[in-house]
Amino acid sequence: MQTLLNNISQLLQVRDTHIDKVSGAEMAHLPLLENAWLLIEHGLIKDFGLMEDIPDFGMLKKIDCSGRVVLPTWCDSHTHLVYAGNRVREFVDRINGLTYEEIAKRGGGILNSAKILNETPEDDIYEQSVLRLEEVMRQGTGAIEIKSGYGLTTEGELKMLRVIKRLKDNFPVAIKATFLGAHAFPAEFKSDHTAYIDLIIDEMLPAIVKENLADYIDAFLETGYFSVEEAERIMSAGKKYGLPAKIHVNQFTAISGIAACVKHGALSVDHLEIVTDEDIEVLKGSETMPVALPSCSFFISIPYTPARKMIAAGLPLALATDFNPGTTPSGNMNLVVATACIKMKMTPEEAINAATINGAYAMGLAQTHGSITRGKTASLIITKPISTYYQLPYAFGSNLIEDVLIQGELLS
Ligand SMILES: N=CN[C@@H](CCC(=O)O)C(=O)O
Ligand SMILES: [Zn+2]
Repeated sequence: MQTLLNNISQLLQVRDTHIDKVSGAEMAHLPLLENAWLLIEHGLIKDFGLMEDIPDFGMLKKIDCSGRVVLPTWCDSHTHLVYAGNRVREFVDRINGLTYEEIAKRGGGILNSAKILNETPEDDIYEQSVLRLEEVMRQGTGAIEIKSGYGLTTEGELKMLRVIKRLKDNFPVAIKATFLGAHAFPAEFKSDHTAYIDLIIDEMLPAIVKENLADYIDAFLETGYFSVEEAERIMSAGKKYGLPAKIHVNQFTAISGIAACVKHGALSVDHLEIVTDEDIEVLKGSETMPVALPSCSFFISIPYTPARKMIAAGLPLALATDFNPGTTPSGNMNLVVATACIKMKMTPEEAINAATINGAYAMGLAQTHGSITRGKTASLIITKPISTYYQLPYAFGSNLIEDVLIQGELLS
């Protein structure tokens, strides 16, 4: 029932009180203990301190963390981990010069994944998704949000959300489910957007809520996808059913979508590759978490979220993977943290804050995840022997994780 981690060279993200997020200049501060111990009891963080003051715990299971860094598991607040098949052909098409938008116009992109998903049995989708979830757990993810959005039919969306529910029931990681029926307009609704949004609101949402399958609602608010007004209808409908919004916005264009999300009390606004001064102004003082997805920028060669400008304006920032078959076929949060440091010029402290406590906030899990705090879930990363946590983003292609504990249990 009790496990002691001792001789920890650096214990990161140690917070005495339950803070829910860090913003602006606070993001540069990553509280840590050197030469520390941490006690786990019943899957929770019971206590921690310095080795020089360690109480006599007597006989209990011990893990020697000499030379190792221990930190909370990554909190990946934006993924599309449940999908069927892959889009490797579009990857090669992009290498040969087509853009994401051009591929989508030819019927590829999201509609391509929707076609495959609707043709694939639920059990197959589950098995494919299990492999991805197991992989990201080994890569240190202990809490994750997963979206629907490749069904685009009532049955397809329910199928995806049921798969997410099965993952929740069968795995110890914390999972939040987001309904993303408003991901793209199916071909048959291309010239009748209102009819598709009516279908989402009048048929999909009630069915999803009846089975209690979603925690949040999402829409792809973007030129050529869902307009500000259309996304506002979705957010309002979600609110009626008690589903706060987490919105894809400002990936390619800035069309005042962020202001609409803040007005609707969105929990997060995600992507933000294109950010205007007006967008930054509306986020100031709001409770909405901006979420950057740098491995998406990397994979499809679009701009990176202007982290320095946003942090200088006092905003918080979270980092997530966007794991999906089209724009980011990777759920590796270590790579996200490294890319944020290398390409967005976030410091390691800022990037780790963004990938832990702020990520937890962006999926409503800040009370239980994202920091080393007494009473929080003992989901922890133990690194291989390293000299400092700076090595995590520095050695961007190496796997520096030795062990992962989820709710106090070592992954096998
Ligand atoms: N941009 C919208 N949705 C996904 C990509 C979906 C896809 O291409 O399959 C994203 O977040 O990047
Ligand atoms: Zn996404």
